[in-house]
Order: sequence, then structure tokens, then C-alpha cells
Amino acid sequence: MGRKFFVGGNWKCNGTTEEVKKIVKTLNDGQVPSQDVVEVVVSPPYVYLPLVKSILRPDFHVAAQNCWVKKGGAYTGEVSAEILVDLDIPWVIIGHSERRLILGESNEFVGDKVAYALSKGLKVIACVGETLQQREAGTTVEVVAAQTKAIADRVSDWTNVVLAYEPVWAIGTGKVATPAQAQEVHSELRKWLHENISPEVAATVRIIYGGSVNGANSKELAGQPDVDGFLVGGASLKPEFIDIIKSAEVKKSA
Ligand SMILES: O=C(CO)COP(=O)(O)O
Repeated sequence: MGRKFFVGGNWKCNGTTEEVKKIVKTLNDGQVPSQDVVEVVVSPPYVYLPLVKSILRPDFHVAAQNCWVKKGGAYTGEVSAEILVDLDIPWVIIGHSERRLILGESNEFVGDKVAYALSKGLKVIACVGETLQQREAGTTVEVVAAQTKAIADRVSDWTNVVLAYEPVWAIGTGKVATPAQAQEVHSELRKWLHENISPEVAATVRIIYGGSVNGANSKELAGQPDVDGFLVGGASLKPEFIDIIKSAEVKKSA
């Protein structure tokens, strides 16, 4: 029972209606491996979700980039899990480092969000990752384990969770983790899941890598045994996203 390769495109706070339509056209025209081989999810800003969902090819799915930590109500500016469910949005990204670091989302707050979103039936891409300072201090594994633990403390069923390892120093910097660096942290995360949750969860949860992934480096990264896919930022707005999706073929022939 293999882990299906997963490629997410995080469009972040980018796009106009025209640009969004153009990106979707490129995706719709792209020749990619079948859904049995790769699961593709794109995440436009909230306001474009209905548009993207309505024009996107049916074998690709959409994700929100965030959602509120509990039931909706008097929380100005927030979007609840219930609203996403109402719009038939199947996925949500939670705990992206830009939200952790710029908006001050703590491990516990992220864990609460993951648990609430799952309880409403959403599938979650949960992000973890260390800063450069933390890596240089030798605390990478400790940091990602603590971020994962805050989720594990609140979640019992991991079926609908994809774990995204996104080292902060690699995001938007062009400084991609080497395949060995990515593999090392992914295997440590899997070991953590094995020891602290269950061998079954460790064997089945997909751990994807994010941070300066592009069409030129995705194949080699995909060749690592514990790299089950990618969460792509900048390159997900470009035609090379198709090449990144195609790197799933590496696993098929492995
Ligand atoms: O943050 C990311 C995806 O969530 C990665 O961004 P970049 O691919 O632009 O480095």
C-alpha cells in the first residue's frame, strides 16, 4: 500500500481574475500522470476559490490557505471551516510558516485549527518547518517534532492529514533543501510518527516537501524514499508546475 504522490500549489496572496484564469488554463492543458499516480491540489486566495473550482479540470482539487480555529461567528475577516464545507472546498492548508511567523500562530493554535477543520470533514495540509536560526542551532528535529506533537495531541485520525515539511529558510529564497536534507527531516518525522502515534500512521501519512521547489529540482527530491510530494509556492503560478507534477513518475518507476 503505497503513499500516493501529492503535489500542492500554494498561490499565496497572488493573482488577479485574469491571471487566475490563465494559470487554470495552463493546468487544464497540462499532460500529467493519472489520478492513480498523483493527487494535485491548488490553493488560490479565498476569493478566487469558487472561480477556480468551477473552471479547474475535475482531476485536480482546490484548497483554502487557512481557516478559522473554531465555529464561525463574530470573527471579522475570518473564514470558517463550515464556510469551506458549504462551498465544497475539500482541502485546507493550516500552519503555514508565513502565518506562524508573521501572524503569530502558535503550535497550539495550529493544532486546534487542524483538529477543528478535520472534525468538519476537511482534509488538511499541515505545515511544519524550522527557521534558519533554529537549523543553525541544531534544533531542526526538535522544532518540527514539537510542531507535529501539538497536532498529534489534538488529532486521533490522521487519514485526512498531509504533513508538509517546509524549512523557512528555503521558502521563496531559491535556496532549496538538498535531497539529503529533505530526506533526513522527512525520515525523522516518520520516525516520530512511528514512535509517538503508530507504525500504521507512520507508514501511511504523506510527508511532502516545500521550499523553492521548481521544475528543475523536483525529480531528484521526489526520488528520496520519504518525500511523498511537494507544496509549491512561486513555481505553482508558472507552467513549470506541470513538470513538478510529472515528477510523480519517479515514484512509479521506483
Ligand atoms: O511556502 C511555500 C509553499 O507553501 C513554498 O514557497 P516557494 O516554493 O515559493 O519557496
